[in-house]
Amino acid sequence: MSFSKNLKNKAKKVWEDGYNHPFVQELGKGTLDKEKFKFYLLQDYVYLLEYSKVFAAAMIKSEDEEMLARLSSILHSTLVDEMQVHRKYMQEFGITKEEVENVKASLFNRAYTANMLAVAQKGDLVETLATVFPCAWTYSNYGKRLKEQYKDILENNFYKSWIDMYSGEAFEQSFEWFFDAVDKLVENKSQEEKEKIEDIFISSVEFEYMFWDMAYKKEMSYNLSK
Ligand SMILES: Cc1ncc(CN)c(N)n1
Repeated sequence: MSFSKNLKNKAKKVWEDGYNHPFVQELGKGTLDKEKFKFYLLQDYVYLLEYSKVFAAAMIKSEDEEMLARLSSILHSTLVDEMQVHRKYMQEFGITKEEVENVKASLFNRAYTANMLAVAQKGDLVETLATVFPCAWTYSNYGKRLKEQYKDILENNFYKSWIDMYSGEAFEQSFEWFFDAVDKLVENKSQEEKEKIEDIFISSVEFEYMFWDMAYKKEMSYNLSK
């Protein structure tokens, strides 16, 4: 199995914990509290703005035209295509443009995106790809699994648009070039350097789990009552 394909196995436990998180499962069943989803939606909108900047940072580290074009394309699809789902739900929730522009990132959201941007600032191209790889890959994997697992109730699921988006071919095609790109970029890396790339990837899968948890608890900061 290639280095890039094996990254999912390196993060197996937290990857599956993420799929089995109540937020993800209740989204698949259509039973997720809409206030939890609304909280997620607004935090995710802010997240995507920061996430897209990591691709810009990766472009600066790129040497060939094909990589530049692919990074430019996923940056564009993140801000335009992927955000269409967010805009559609915001309209349905009656969330105004002003409300969206005044959304504050939660403490955890800021920690997640700050980590990715720090990796992008300090790391090389493959480390930068490794920090955003799980964001796309987990969503595509979870979307496809939810679509299959809950196919009998998908039609009437309020969250159908979300599932359709992330289970779709277009979303998968937006990042599937990562596999070959990462495998090529690690060809001359030492075992120690490869383990660092694996750790960066695993950290983002862990951050993804925490994002579901933050949204499910609608946590803007640490829990004052603790
Ligand atoms: C938190 C998060 N992670 C990943 C994705 C998929 N780009 C997203 N929309 N939001």
